Amino acid sequence: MNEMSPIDSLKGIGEKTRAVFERAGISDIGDLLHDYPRGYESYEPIMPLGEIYDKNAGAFYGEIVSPLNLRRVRRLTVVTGVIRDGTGTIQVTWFNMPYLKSSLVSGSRYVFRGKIVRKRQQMFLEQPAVFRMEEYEKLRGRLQPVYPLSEGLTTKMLQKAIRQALDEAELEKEYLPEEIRHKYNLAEYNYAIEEIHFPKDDHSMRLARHRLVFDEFLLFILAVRNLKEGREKIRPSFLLEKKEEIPKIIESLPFTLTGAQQKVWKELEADLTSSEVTARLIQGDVGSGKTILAELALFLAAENGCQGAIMVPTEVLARQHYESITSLVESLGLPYRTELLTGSMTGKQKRLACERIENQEVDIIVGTHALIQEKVHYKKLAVVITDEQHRFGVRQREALSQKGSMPHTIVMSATPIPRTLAVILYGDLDISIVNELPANRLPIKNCVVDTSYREKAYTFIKRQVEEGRQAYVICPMVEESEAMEAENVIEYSARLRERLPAFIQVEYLHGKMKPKEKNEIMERFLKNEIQVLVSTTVVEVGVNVPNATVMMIENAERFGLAQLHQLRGRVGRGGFQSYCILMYGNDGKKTKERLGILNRSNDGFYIAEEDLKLRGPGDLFGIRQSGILDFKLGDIFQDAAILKEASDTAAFIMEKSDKFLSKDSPLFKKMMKSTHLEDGMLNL
Ligand SMILES: Nc1ncnc2c1ncn2[C@@H]1O[C@H](COP(=O)(O)OP(=O)(O)OP(=O)(O)O)[C@@H](O)[C@H]1O
Repeated sequence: MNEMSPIDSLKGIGEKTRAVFERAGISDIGDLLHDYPRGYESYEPIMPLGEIYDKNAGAFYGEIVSPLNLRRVRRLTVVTGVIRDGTGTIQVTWFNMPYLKSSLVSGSRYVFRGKIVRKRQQMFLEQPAVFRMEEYEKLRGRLQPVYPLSEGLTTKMLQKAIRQALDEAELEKEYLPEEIRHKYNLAEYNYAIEEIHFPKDDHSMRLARHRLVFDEFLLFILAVRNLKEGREKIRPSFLLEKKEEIPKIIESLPFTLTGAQQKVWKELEADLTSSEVTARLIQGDVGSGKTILAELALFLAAENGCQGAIMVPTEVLARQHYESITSLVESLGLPYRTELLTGSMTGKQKRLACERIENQEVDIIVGTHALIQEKVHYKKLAVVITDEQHRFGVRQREALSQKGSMPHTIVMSATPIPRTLAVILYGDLDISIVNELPANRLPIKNCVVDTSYREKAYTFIKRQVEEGRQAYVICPMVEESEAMEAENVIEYSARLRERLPAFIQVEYLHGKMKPKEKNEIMERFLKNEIQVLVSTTVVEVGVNVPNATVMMIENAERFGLAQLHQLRGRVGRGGFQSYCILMYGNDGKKTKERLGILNRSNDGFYIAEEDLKLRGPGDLFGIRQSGILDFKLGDIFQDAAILKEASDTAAFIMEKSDKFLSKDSPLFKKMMKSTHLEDGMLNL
């Protein structure tokens, strides 16, 4: 077994579990080992139950007094029981873990570890973890990894699988040259992988993290520099010419391009019509109008008799872009033929779409991952645009690039990175920044409030709807362990429907719905057949419904600031005054301070920087940070010092590339393969 072996080479992973892992993006051992913990816990000594009452949390060794009860409450299963030790007795509740009823034996003793909740004068132990004594003893004294939750995949399952993989799989060999490891005091690769998952102590965890963050940055920078060098010598497969039609299209758009849009289009047009392959990153804050730039690039390809494709991360976005392009093409009377290709289309629809693409009966293709399935054979694919780069893996982007042999590539990103950091990351890679919002925009009005404001918020939403507007309400995802706390999307929308007058159509959207259902809901929302959309964060990226003016976010404290900024970016996209209501469920000082940043500013760059200041460098509230650019561990702000080291190292390596980057060197191979970088722009 090695890092390339499929995940089911591990014992105990059958077809069903494999599917669960795959849904979380883990299909081989390498993916598994690079699925780093989001933080660590240390297990405290066992205490008498009596003491835990005072501390509100902890671990004790208790006996299950009588057989456990199992019942259903709406969509939840609830197991309850009573546990005691010599010092006290307590009621216990588990949600959605029905199997405990048969696996825990009444009269036996276990270690229970959890929090005490007080409800109606009574104390409960809610959702405690259960261990056998020997098991708990083993866990004590070491940091225990906690993994990001994804549906059906628990920390325990991941720990077990990773332990087995570390014990049995042959890990990758060290690929960093010795002299570089020494210069920056970097731990060895194998050590780092072991210690990031199961650290001996805090110190070794930090060493491991340093090494892995360094690798993420170095491989990324090397890949970008290497490709940038390579690409200057490459001619595009299809030479595009400037076309008179394009300025005419710009003239007849329903709006005037902002100065920033005009500037970026000039840069893009010059790129696309040059004799070198374009590799350009277009950055712009939420709602700055990047889409029209992508559309113009696609039109230019079409005018030149070539194909252009845009690939986006979700079905909803694919449809939205497709409709935006098609209606623009129709309203301007342009001759371009457009095609949609997504996973949820029927086999027949897909086959027909592929045939049209292959026969060059279409010019502009919009789609999801379906665009890179083997069955698609492009004809004269000259321009490839990927939207929201961070949602795509390197492999996927490479695959799309290869389809058109050497198309121009444009990547669009709404992730705000200050210029100085962008230069370190991308070197002199071409970056365009759309740093201006359309003139018709009014700044979003924000408020940060507690839940006592909820009724007022509903009344406010009602008034907005009466004025013809629409609203989003975001509830956090229901997580297994927090079933009672989290607002459930379905129940929430049922309650909201009762609360609001009947003429207001309330619907919901969540990640578990089928793409077709999601599309339907989004389309109805776009047509204003739905006025209030209750949703999880699936609406986060790129959704564009300019008539929506209210974004109400429940449990705002649970989201990262960057994510909240993205969510808020769903409103304020048209000429109407828009509002963002950030409602928090716990009113810690930190919460208010964090949300206050959003309250003060609508500027993504400012928010990213303030967020960092507030967190402070040593603040490991998770070892995986804000997820900017989706480096798995690295955070370009927090780890700016490592980023600098990696950047210097990359320059050193490039200078001596004959020595370090020959085609058969381990570092070169690793760089080419560094698919664990969710963000890579490797196809640029
Ligand atoms: N110059 C402009 N003047 C007025 N409206 C514009 C202009 N450019 C774009 N728009 C409109 O602004 C809205 C947002 O644009 P777009 O969807 O391109 O944003 P974006 O940059 O992709 O943002 P996000 O990253 O949030 O998806 C759209 O409805 C678009 O039609």
